[in-house]
Amino acid sequence: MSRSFGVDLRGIIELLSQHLYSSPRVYVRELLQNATDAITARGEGPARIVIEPAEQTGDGTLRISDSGIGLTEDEVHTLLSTLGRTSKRDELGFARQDFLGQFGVGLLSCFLVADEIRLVSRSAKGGPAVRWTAEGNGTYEVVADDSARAEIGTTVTLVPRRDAEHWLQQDMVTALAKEFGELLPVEVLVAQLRLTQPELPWLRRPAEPDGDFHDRMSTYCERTFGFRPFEVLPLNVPTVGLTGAAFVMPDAAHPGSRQAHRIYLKQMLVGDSVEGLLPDWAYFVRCAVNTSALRPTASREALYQDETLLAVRDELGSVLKDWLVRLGATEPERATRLLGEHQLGMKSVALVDDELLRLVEHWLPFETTDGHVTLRQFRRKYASVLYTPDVDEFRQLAPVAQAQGLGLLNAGYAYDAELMKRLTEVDGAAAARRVVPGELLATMDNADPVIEADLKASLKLAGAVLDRHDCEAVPREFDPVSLPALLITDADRERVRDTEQISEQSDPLWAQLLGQLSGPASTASQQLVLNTRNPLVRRLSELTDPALAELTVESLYVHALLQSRRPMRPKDTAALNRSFLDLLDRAVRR
Ligand SMILES: Nc1ncnc2c1ncn2[C@@H]1O[C@H](COP(=O)(O)OP(=O)(O)OP(=O)(O)O)[C@@H](O)[C@H]1O
Repeated sequence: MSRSFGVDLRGIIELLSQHLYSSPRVYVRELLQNATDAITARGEGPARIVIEPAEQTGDGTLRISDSGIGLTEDEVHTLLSTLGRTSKRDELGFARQDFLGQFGVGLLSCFLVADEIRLVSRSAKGGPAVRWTAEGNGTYEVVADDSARAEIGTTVTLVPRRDAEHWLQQDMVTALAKEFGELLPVEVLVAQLRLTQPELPWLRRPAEPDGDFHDRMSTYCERTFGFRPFEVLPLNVPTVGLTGAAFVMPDAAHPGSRQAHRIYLKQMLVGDSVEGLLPDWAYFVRCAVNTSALRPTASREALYQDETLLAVRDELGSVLKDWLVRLGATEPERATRLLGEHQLGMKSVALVDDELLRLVEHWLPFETTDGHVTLRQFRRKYASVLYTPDVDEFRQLAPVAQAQGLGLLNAGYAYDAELMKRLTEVDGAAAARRVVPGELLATMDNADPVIEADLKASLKLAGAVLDRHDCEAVPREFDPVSLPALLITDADRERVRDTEQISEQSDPLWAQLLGQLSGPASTASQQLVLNTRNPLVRRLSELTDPALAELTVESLYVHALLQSRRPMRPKDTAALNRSFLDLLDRAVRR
């Protein structure tokens, strides 16, 4: 024999109060929702809900009356007295489009604040008026009483629990009814005061000028979210009956911060910190929307993550993206200001969100040898992005790279180097490549053999000065002429890596060139590339005085080291002092 589950009402109420709803405050929403649904179901007559808080009733109870369809005695038995039973679902189990309720448990939330719920109703379908009284212990009574109520509709009375009296008082009820029900399409009165407003705040009024609309929206945003928006974007997705506005935050928000959107379902507030309406990358935007087709979770405090929500999220994401791209094109100054605030966050999210990666590529400026340009512009010019992951290295290499016609990007700021790696994961290994300093050597011309020979002679004259710094000299001709020497560190290790990397990624000629550079003869960890076009270096090649040659070579080394902005070791500082003071001494002696 099959049997039905028994239900312990007290256990269910505890479950609801402690686990389904986040606070007893939702009882006002559930009552408003039932009353609104009843008015919708009736479809005629006055659309009005009257709430009398404890101060009005005078006996500590709260009364809420509606002009809705009402309930017959039979309906009271089947709908009100059976948990999970609802009049708002069709046989397929889907919530009927027009109603707010769908689970058949909402009325129970009244037990969070009440010991007893009394309902008096007269149905539009006819029959006598009916009284239903339910206790928190799980018992109820139904009595047909035609004198209980003359008009069609329903009145619910809540008798407060001990210590829950304040939930039924005027200030509290007014605040809650306004918060949840302000935009409902019916008239809601609390203590005779009308709380509902006739229009959705983000809809443009007839013939309202742009400026007025924008001001009104900014004020709304400030009141609702606590900031004056950088931009207000109207939202409209007719397929899910969604209207609303997106507000772009003017100041940096943390990318990990929770999205907090204000969402209304059929004009009833779901919550003011609902997540999931926008893609993760849009963490710096807050929305206020009303929709008729998204589904709430049973607690009605969040949105159900279904395919409709995903589609809406995509659609709203593209609205924002289009705006971002438009802003970059039409108002670059404003775009830069916005970026200044949000670019760190955008970059961090772009590492895990390919859509945002494209946006970042499209219009975030990067420091490059071509000035501040977007990655897209840079990639258009140089098929592969050559970058350095270190700001100092960029400063050192940029003038040389620029003079050789090599495009170099500074990926030394937060997230930039990781973004370059992500780019190679998404677009293939050739999309971006870390520059190896030796690569620049390969782009430089060999020195004039005569000058090179003279220079080598002077270097010999200078003795072991470069050996002391574990450095070897490499004469080359390169631009800019004003730069006498370039220091390339860790040459040995770099060279081996250079050769491997470049033979994998570049044309064979370069690989061959680098192969020559990394010959077995060089063992020093640094290379001082001397620019034989530079007048000082040329003069060095003419020196005959060993002391002066030594001083000049050491000074060139120290200057190149300073240029490279690498940390100075004690022996470097000693060399700096020595060469500076010796030069001074010579200058003064003359
Ligand atoms: N004021 C009212 N007027 C007419 N019928 C009502 C009223 N309040 C409740 N009912 C009836 O009682 C049923 C159960 O209400 P309850 O609030 O528990 O669930 P629901 O509104 O159907 O769904 P949800 O749990 O999503 O709120 C409703 O489906 C409705 O038929």
